[in-house]
Amino acid sequence: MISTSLLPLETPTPAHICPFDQACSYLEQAARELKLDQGILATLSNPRKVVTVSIPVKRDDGEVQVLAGHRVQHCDILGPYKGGIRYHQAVTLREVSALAMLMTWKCALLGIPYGGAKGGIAINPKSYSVGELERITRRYTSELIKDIGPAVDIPAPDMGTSAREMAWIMDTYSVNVGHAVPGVVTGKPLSIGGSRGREMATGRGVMITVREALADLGKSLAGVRVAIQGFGNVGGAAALLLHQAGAKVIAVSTGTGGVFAQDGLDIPALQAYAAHNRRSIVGFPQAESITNSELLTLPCDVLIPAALENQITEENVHQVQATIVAEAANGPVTLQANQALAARGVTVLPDILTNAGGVVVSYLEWVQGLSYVFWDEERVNREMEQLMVRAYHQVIEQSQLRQIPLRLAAYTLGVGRVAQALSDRGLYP
Ligand SMILES: NC(=O)C1=CN([C@@H]2O[C@H](COP(=O)(O)OP(=O)(O)OC[C@H]3O[C@@H](n4cnc5c(N)ncnc54)[C@H](OP(=O)(O)O)[C@@H]3O)[C@@H](O)[C@H]2O)C=CC1
Ligand SMILES: O=C(O)CCC(=O)C(=O)O
Repeated sequence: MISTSLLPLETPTPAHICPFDQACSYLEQAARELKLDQGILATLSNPRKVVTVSIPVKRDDGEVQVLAGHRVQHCDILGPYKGGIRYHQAVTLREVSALAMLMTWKCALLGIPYGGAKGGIAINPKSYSVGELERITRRYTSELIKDIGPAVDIPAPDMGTSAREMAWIMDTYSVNVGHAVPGVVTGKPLSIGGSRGREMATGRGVMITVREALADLGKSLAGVRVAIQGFGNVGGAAALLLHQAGAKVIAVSTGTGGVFAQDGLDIPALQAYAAHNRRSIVGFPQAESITNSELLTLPCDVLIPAALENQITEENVHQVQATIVAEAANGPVTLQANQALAARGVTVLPDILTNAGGVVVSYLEWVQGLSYVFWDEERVNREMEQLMVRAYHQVIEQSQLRQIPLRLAAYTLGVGRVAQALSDRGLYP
């Protein structure tokens, strides 16, 4: 664990599952591998800017609540800060800081000209009306008005947010500065300059990464048995695309439980069912009910955690039966679990590679916006696929060259590029 961290330990989270401490540990490993200067390591171990704002919100019943909203800007050496905004009850400053750091390495790994940031508000969005969520989002944006902008920091959706929240941010920002600024966010609706393909992009990137990893093992997606934790933007899109590519998605879960079918679930039917049941999949016909923890230990070829951090831990890692774990979520496998999987020869496709399809299409949205030329979905998907496949092969090459696991390989590429830029900009010898 890094001793130079300036972040407060706001909650008594044990170091082995604190997302920020884990992110720092991976950074340290990469720094050792790259023989990085101690000053560069200390610089990259801390976010450049941490903003916490109070968000007073009048609820529909008249009660006033004050929420804490965070935006953590980790590094802007390669370009504007970039990263999603999360609405989830478990959000903490250290979690947001970890996610911001991951964004820096992810963008560098994918070769897109961004730094890393993340935002979050600790609310369960399901407990708030649409009107309340709009008031929260607009106030959060107003409080951050000087910290965001198309050349400064560009938010996007993450857990609990979507194109709807991005439109509210874009509108609030635009009204504050006096003219329309679509480039202040990505992942926005098509009507205000969003990109085709963004909604499915993260799930598509997951499907592409899994497909490439299987190809390296001499297999294809056809008939492969997949279990997916999380059925939201990422898990839902990955499930559909894998199903369409011929994989058998045998199990899926959400926060309220999961479903399992030995011969594979009918994913379009499951999506229609969830849409009619306030996103719950429990009770889906022709499937057995399973718990979230049962899903993680099912016999399958590919396990895709696509929800929260710290889902595969020291406690359950020995029961994981998949031969590939594809991290669609950010940080779903703890440090210790990661080591245990590696020792058993399980391929872990790291988050900063596997879920990068979202930020890649965010970048393509930004490029389209800057050039005022909008592409069809086929072109967006093609350009995204090229960047994903390139990054995948760079990670494999780096892993073989240095004889290191895929996560460390991905980190050495991402961290190494940022460190090189720091040095080229004259900050370090
Ligand atoms: N959106 C994006 O473009 C990107 C997202 N990611 C990462 O992907 C992950 C998922 O994000 P996203 O799909 O956008 O989020 P969503 O809010 O769209 O969906 C989250 C899903 O996870 C489920 N879930 C929540 N808690 C649990 C739990 N304890 N066990 C099992 N399932 C649970 C939710 O179920 P319920 O509806 O019941 O709450 C829902 O199905 C996050 O780690 C995020 O950081 C990474 C890159 C880009
Ligand atoms: O699309 C983006 O800009 C960021 C997506 C994100 O938050 C992530 O990749 O974790």
